[in-house]
Amino acid sequence: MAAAGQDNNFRDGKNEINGDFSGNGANNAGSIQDVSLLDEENDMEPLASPGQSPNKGDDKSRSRSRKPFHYPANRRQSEELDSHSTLATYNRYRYYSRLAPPDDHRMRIPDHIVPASLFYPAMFVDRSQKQGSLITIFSIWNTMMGTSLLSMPWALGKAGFVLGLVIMVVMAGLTLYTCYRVIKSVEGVDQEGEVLEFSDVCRHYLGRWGEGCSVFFSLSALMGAMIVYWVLMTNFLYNVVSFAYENIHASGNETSASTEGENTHQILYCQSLRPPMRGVLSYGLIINMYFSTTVLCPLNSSHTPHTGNMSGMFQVPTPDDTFHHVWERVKTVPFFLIILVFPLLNFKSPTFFTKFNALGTMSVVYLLVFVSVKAAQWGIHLDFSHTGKDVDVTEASEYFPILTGTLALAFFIHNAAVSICRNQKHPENNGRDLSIAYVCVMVTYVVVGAVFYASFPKDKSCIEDNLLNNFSNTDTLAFVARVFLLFQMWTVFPLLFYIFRLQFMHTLFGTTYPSLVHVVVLNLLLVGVCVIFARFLPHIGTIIRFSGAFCGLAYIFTLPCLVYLVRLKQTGRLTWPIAAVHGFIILLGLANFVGQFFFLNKT
Ligand SMILES: N[C@@H](Cc1ccc(O)cc1)C(=O)O
Repeated sequence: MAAAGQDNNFRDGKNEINGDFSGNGANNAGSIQDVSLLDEENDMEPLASPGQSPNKGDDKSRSRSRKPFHYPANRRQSEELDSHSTLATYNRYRYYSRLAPPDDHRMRIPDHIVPASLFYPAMFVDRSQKQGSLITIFSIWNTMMGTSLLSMPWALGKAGFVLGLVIMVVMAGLTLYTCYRVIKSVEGVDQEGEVLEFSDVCRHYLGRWGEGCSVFFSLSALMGAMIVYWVLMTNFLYNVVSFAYENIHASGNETSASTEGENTHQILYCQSLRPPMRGVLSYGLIINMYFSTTVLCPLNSSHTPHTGNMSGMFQVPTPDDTFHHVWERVKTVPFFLIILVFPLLNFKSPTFFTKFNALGTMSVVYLLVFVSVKAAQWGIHLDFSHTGKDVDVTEASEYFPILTGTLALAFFIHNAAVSICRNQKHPENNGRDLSIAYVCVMVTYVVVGAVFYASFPKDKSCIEDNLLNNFSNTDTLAFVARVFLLFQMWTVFPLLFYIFRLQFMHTLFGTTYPSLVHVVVLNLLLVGVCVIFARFLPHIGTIIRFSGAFCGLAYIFTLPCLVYLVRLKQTGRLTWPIAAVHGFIILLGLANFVGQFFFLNKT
């Protein structure tokens, strides 16, 4: 699931770079899950594969004429030349070429993407490599599902159960509408066979500042995603290693589990028994832990918001306890993570990691199963009558901007939508397919958010901004989720850095790999920011809602509406009601952003 992605496209006459989130076929961008996308075109490097002679023209014509194999010169020509398959293949070629290190002349379309039917049943993908509606819908769903999934029950709870559900539907509708505007906006710009991104559209209608804005906010979304990833990876790494340590430690002491929470008494009780009773009861305890229904309420324990310390999950360090001093959730683990991640960030091309894209879908499915199993174990705990018979429900709360901020990121796909829909077999269905995908995403969020919230058996305010924090490490399902997500995020992280580097370096230096030193310095800076957050503000809910509201203000609410209004004005079709409605949408985005600051201490 996600991370934020990018679509950016800078051109300065000679150079061109695209961050292309292709939802096509095997690729999906963004999510907690996965990032694919990325395309880079470096004018210094020919796209031609071996055997093709590079264009020998001057620099200017070279940048335009440096087209790979059969790329058509203009749109009309492209139609004449069996345009569908040509352009589709070109898009794929270009996309993968950009994943190559700038000096890798041997880059060619990897085998695994050529026959798309290897990945998708033939009925979904036609011979011209265009994607059917099912693939488009799935790609949008898969790309959009991100880390915000883990925060959904928490965010829903902040708004109140009833109001929260209403807001989820309204935000889905609103973001769907503006995303639709993004896709439609490309149609108004005809650039002779160019592969356009929304940033190009912004430049076309709003000028350089429009393009700059879209690039900046796209990069910001990416930065936010990287921070969330670091916080989550820290969390998972801490829990997994601690669990391993506690288990080894505990088995040395003839206990079979951590000395934590409700299990502590049972473990001590088991230890006090003589065999064979001890064996029988210990076995029962292990079974109990596998199907644990134990729920943590970190807020009610010694949890302190500023450290994000889930001390209820493990032993509190004693003065001679070296492990717990060295291995601390927020004080040391964010730094240990550098050892695990940093070496992977400096590769020229991280294409290898795109092979793990499928893990993204699996992680969403696993979380859905996880929440369903827990809900089935817990049953429904909702007391609307406030009589104290069951767990009290808040129907509506003034903290609802926390949910709207979170949803702004959750429904954020606007910087990838154009790429995903580009290869639609029937572009006229884009609106319908986008709507279906948004409904699917909304249903997924509602299932995770509402089901988890409704079944949560303790005080609803205990729900954590990372729902896995409500489970101890002795909970097998939660443990598996942590290990799985840790690995999956670890494979996505280098891709996020890569996209950021492409766009950032190209903007500053005109090349995407100025030198190893440049790359290492940029990576150090980015990792530094991530570590600072993981150390001092390790709350994914806060990071998600702020980055969602900030980037959403530009990318969801403002730019699509502005572009639309300018387009209507240019064609003489702008009316006051249309201007008022779209102006109102922009105001909503502004209110959403400002609203985040009213609840700074709400984690
Ligand atoms: N929507 C994703 C984040 C994301 C942002 C932009 C994208 O293009 C893709 C994914 C989330 O919920 O975390």
